[in-house]
Amino acid sequence: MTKSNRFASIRSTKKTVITQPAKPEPAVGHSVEKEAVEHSNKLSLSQMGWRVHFQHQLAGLDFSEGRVARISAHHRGQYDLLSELGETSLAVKSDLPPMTVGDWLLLDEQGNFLHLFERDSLFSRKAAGSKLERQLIASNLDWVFIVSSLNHDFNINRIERYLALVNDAKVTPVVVLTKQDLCDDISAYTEQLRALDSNLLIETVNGLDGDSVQALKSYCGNGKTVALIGSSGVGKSTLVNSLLGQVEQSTSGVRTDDSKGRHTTTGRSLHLMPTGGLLLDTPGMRELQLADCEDGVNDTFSELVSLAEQCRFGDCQHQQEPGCAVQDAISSGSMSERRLVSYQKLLREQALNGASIAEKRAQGRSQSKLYKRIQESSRSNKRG
Ligand SMILES: Nc1nc2c(ncn2[C@@H]2O[C@H](COP(=O)(O)OP(=O)(O)OP(=O)(O)O)[C@@H](O)[C@H]2O)c(=O)[nH]1
Ligand SMILES: [Zn+2]
Repeated sequence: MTKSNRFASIRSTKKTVITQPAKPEPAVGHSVEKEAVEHSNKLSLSQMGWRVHFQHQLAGLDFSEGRVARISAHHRGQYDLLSELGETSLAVKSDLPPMTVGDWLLLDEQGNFLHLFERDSLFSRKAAGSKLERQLIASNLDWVFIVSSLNHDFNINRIERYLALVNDAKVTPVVVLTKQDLCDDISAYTEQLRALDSNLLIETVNGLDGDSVQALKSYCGNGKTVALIGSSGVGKSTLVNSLLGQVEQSTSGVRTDDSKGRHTTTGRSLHLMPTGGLLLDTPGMRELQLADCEDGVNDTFSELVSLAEQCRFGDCQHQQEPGCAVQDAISSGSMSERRLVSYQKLLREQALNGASIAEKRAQGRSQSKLYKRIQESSRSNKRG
């Protein structure tokens, strides 16, 4: 294949037609489901979220042929992939780099792995159990909806924590306030958010009302990848259902709905919304904890960080030190004390969570030394 026609399939401008019903279909019979699988599983690259960032990387790659694919689910032994040719899969093997839902890959003509594209955003967390490495959660997102409800559950400190996480992953956060139908004074909440950052994107919705959720439409357009985070009971599942429509428009065309009225799919994590965007919903995203994300905390408190640069002492703790620009701002009322307390708490918390990986290693080492000492002393006891 010559250089000029390499990646011909990738550069093809031919639009693959996707049969996406304007209105969600009612109950899904077997034959309808089969038809949907045959027709709706081919998306164009832009519908899958491909963008210039990846196209630039592609131009610099030294492979003579190949096609790109995006990971739509990660099972124990296999990745599910979306490509212009439809759905495929790739077996998880030890010689593959660590990969996650949202990643873009280059495959050869036989579907073998060739290359992992550099991500433009990534969520990861400390791996659970005894594993010491980081677990990848999701990548290449356009927006993350930080979901919070407009009632007593609203907690500005918790929202700051989520902002730190999202900023650390290099994704643009949108605070989505649910249960607007139950709230008489929405501005009391939005003002608190505006005080954090006057440019913060804030939307209010009634998650139960599909029309109200249209307020989020502009974030969910063609090829935009969106995920949700937020604590329990704030209305994430309700919002997911409203965003996907009454009957889920899954990328595979496989539609299932469990008895609780929640949309479940056969382990798939990327779901096509009627608006053309992709909703990335995994348990991992929902369980995210603040860990090891100093950059994200600093981004979230950028006004405080720039003030701190003006403190007289480089290691100022912003307590009673003379010449502390942060304390000056608090005294003059231009910054709240709550903000400083929250900043220091989040920095400590993320450091603690991040350090526990190193601590676990140290614990492991000292434990094996202890066992060794016990073995040696029992041997010498036997001998002696
Ligand atoms: N009135 C009103 N109720 C809502 C709204 N959004 C969600 N609810 C209700 O709030 C409750 C919790 O909503 P869920 O969608 O299950 O919340 P969740 O965030 O997914 O909760 P977890 O599954 O525990 O993480 C349910 O009873 C919903 O019907 C809303 O905008 N308005
Ligand atoms: Zn200071």
